[in-house]
Amino acid sequence: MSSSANATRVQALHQLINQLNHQYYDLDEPSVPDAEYDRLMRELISIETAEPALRLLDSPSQKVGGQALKSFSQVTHQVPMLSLDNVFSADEWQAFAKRVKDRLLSKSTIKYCAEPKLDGLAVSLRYENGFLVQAATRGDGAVGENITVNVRTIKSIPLKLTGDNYPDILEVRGEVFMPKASFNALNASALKKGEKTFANPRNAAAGSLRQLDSKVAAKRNLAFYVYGIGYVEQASSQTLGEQWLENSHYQRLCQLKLLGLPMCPEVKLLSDASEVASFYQYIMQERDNLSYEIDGTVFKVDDIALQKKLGFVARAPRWATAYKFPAQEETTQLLDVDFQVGRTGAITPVARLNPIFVGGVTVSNATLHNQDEIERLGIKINDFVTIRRAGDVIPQIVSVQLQKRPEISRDIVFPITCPVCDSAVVKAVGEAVLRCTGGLYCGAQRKEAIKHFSSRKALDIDGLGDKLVEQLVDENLIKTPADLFKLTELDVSTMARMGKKSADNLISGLIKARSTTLPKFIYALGIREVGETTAANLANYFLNFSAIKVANEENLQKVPDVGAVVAKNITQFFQQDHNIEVVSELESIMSWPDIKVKSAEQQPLKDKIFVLTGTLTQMGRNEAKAELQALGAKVSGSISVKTDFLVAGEKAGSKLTKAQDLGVDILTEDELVTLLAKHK
Ligand SMILES: NC(=O)c1ccc[n+]([C@@H]2O[C@H](COP(=O)([O-])OP(=O)(O)OC[C@H]3O[C@@H](n4cnc5c(N)ncnc54)[C@H](O)[C@@H]3O)[C@@H](O)[C@H]2O)c1
Ligand SMILES: [Zn+2]
Repeated sequence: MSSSANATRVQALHQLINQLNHQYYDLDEPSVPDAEYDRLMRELISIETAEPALRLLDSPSQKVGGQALKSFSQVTHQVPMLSLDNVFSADEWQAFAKRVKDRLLSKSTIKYCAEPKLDGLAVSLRYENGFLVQAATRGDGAVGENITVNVRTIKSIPLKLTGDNYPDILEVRGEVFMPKASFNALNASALKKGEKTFANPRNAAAGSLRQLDSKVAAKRNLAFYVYGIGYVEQASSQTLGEQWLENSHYQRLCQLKLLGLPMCPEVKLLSDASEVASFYQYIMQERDNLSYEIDGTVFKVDDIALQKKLGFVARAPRWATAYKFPAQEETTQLLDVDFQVGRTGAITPVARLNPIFVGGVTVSNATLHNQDEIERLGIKINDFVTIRRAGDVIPQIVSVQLQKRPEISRDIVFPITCPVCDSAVVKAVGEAVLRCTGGLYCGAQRKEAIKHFSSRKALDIDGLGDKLVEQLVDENLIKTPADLFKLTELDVSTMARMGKKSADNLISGLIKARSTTLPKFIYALGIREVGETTAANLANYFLNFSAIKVANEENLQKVPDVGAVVAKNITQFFQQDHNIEVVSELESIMSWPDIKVKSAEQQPLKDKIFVLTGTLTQMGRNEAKAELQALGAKVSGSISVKTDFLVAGEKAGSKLTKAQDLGVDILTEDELVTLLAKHK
């Protein structure tokens, strides 16, 4: 680049980085991932290094980011609070360690204090005569915000130091952070209330500490680890204050720990720079197990005398560096959205992303879950998004970078028919997901539909287990439940791993399954939310299958147990052309007797009102209800003077007392079983 091009770029970078700093430090709402910010900062530094004349005094590379918000009173730090330089690779670490040695003209080994890089925000705590008198944020390094009231609510920060061996004035520095569990709980509750969520624990901690209402801060469960000393003073002389301190950074932290200031348990003293790599690896491996978020490690020259020799540059000490982990968040573009149909017919939007290396792998897809999630994110095709992949967790789209929205962005349109089988797609009341209604035919739902069809409570096909269903579908021998009955001995015997005996078994099982009952057949179709009881109720009400197929929602709702949702599921199922095809094939192959209208003597409990209470142990409540209804009884939910019988199972409560008060006849479960058996 020519010098003038460099100058233009530097100007653009200043503007961009300042804008990002404002969003990150002042608003606690970053708009791009850290990795992107870090790249911009590195680009700026590399131009400034190549052409020092372009390194202006007000360059973001020369400043500590952030500024004190006017809503808090300001604190001028007695000793500035600096940032840290950072390295991202073993080579960069080696270069840092070499610079330190060269500067110190040292031939011997150099001890390093190794610490996790806590992902929170820096605070300075001032103790006078052992009492916490002031707490401040870093701000721009020189002036921070007075957040004493909020810091006092953090349980792990002592309001009074332990013991009496401390200087008159002690200013310590450390990180306030939000443990992962608190962060997850906070975001979950915000999501539930439809409030804004925090991008990460760092922003959540910063946002909580800068609450104007300390009651809110108190609820946020923040924590603190101390990582350094800012200033000490003894009334008589300043040197005495310094004398109190050990000459090792690590020992100083231990000193502070004795005073009751929490120290991160992972901090370790390394005897030489060569131990850095294994500490870094160890912490990276432990990262997911730690209760708090970290984004790397920090290495500090341990000897305070050496630290003093090395000194500072504009925004960071020369004696320490952060050695950061590879990014878990990155920016990429949403190229398109595909719709996948799950095995139960749920339709999931899947983001097709411009492939991006994040969290150690290349990611090109991410689930968008459902329509609600798409609305929450406000995402459009061609948008730039922040994608996160942490640990083994599947990649997530965290947010849309609205300021980068291209003109060609377009809305995500959900399909109105299933992308696999073309059947209608519906969204049930109270559900976030869309579903395909072609249950019997849909290629995506095929295996589940056939497994259900042949399961024990449905047609109970001997010799046909789940594994075999999968094999039959995989080998393309069947596509729908009706195809099962077209299997020949030859088809089956040519299948891999299929012995003659199993083949015979299956064929005879299929022959047997052709005759069934109406309730079992209805249940076997696998209509959403039509379980065994509902299937039996439908059969008893409509008496034959043809009537059920054409029933409208209104009539369906007359059936016990069938509400609006189930009625809709049933009509939608029977409206799909593909389902109709499969069903009529099944009707031509299979047979079952119609249910006979029961004559008066077959309905011996006609118009008797039953109430069931307590736990029944010999049959389910729904089963008891269906059997009673088959005999003409009505089953009600509450006791009244009109109730004829109360069936009291185990642990029957208030209904039993009420029935006794009203003089209602009471049956035990055994008596009910006997009654039902008598009329079968
Ligand atoms: N996404 C964005 O838009 C955006 C904007 C600004 C900054 N950032 C992020 O913030 C970084 C710069 O922020 P910064 O100046 O606060 O520096 P930093 O977070 O990279 O490092 C300095 C800070 O580390 C913290 N720290 C954690 N553990 C520590 C330990 N053991 N010892 C000492 N300090 C420890 C302290 O708070 C200290 O102030 C960037 O690299 C970027 O990742 C992102
Ligand atoms: Zn489908």
